[in-house]
Amino acid sequence: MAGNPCSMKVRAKVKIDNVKKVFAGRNGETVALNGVNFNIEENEFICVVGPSGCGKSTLLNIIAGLEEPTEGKVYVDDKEVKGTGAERGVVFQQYALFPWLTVRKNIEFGLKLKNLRQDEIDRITKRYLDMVDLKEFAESYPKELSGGMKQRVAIARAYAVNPKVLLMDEPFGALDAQSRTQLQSELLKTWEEERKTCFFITHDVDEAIILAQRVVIMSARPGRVKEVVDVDITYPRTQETKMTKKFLELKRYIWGNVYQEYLAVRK
Ligand SMILES: Nc1ncnc2c1ncn2[C@@H]1O[C@H](COP(=O)(O)OP(=O)(O)OP(=O)(O)O)[C@@H](O)[C@H]1O
Repeated sequence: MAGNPCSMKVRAKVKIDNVKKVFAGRNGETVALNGVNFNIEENEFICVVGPSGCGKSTLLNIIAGLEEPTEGKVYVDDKEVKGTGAERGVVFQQYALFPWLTVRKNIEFGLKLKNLRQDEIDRITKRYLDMVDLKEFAESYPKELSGGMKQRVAIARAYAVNPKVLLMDEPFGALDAQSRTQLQSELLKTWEEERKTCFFITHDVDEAIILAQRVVIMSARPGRVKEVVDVDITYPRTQETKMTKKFLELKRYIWGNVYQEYLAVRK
């Protein structure tokens, strides 16, 4: 499964160097991650799959700077990650919108923190409202939106501040199948246009293959990288891509691999 013509190996944007994470809890220590090593190339879309509890969110939180590694380091553009930073945008499964702000104001929020001029803020906000097809809901409040629409606002908000790296923790995990498929298509289209460096966690192998240039399979806890699979399917990709022979071969391979880890957890 090597030799991917899609992954333009420019340079490592994110370096994960021998990361270990141990949590101290009431029932003793939990080694969530141990010896995690890999690079995310600039402009690359990486999806991470693995059994529940293998440390996917912990790894994302460490890259985001929300958690510190017990051992090892993470670098973005060769600079060690120490805490959160505007160059890393995060989208979580729960929408995390400000309920008291309209859709427009939610998207504007991060732009205002950057002290941009109002006409610049208006231009960027319009662009990302268009991108997620929510122009008509610009003055609505989050409680007036469906789950899928809220997640589109969260994605627009993350994109608007133009982070170098977008970290997404099961962003479509709480959505129904139809909204999920629609958002995958929107995210694909956006990535094909802007090629932002993306690190995307999912439980859904189909979702991982349709989006990613490389799929990282993590082993059962303590999580480490079990295998990195190149998805040698050219872009643009559509939902029809999921019916192709190549896609189904990859799905069988990755799913079988993840299932072995799932069985290891249950032993
Ligand atoms: N703050 C914490 N304190 C103690 N243990 C934690 C903490 N955060 C995570 N863990 C433990 O670390 C391990 C990895 O958790 P993590 O949430 O990263 O896994 P995951 O692969 O994202 O799981 P899932 O797919 O179910 O979301 C789990 O055993 C979890 O209980």
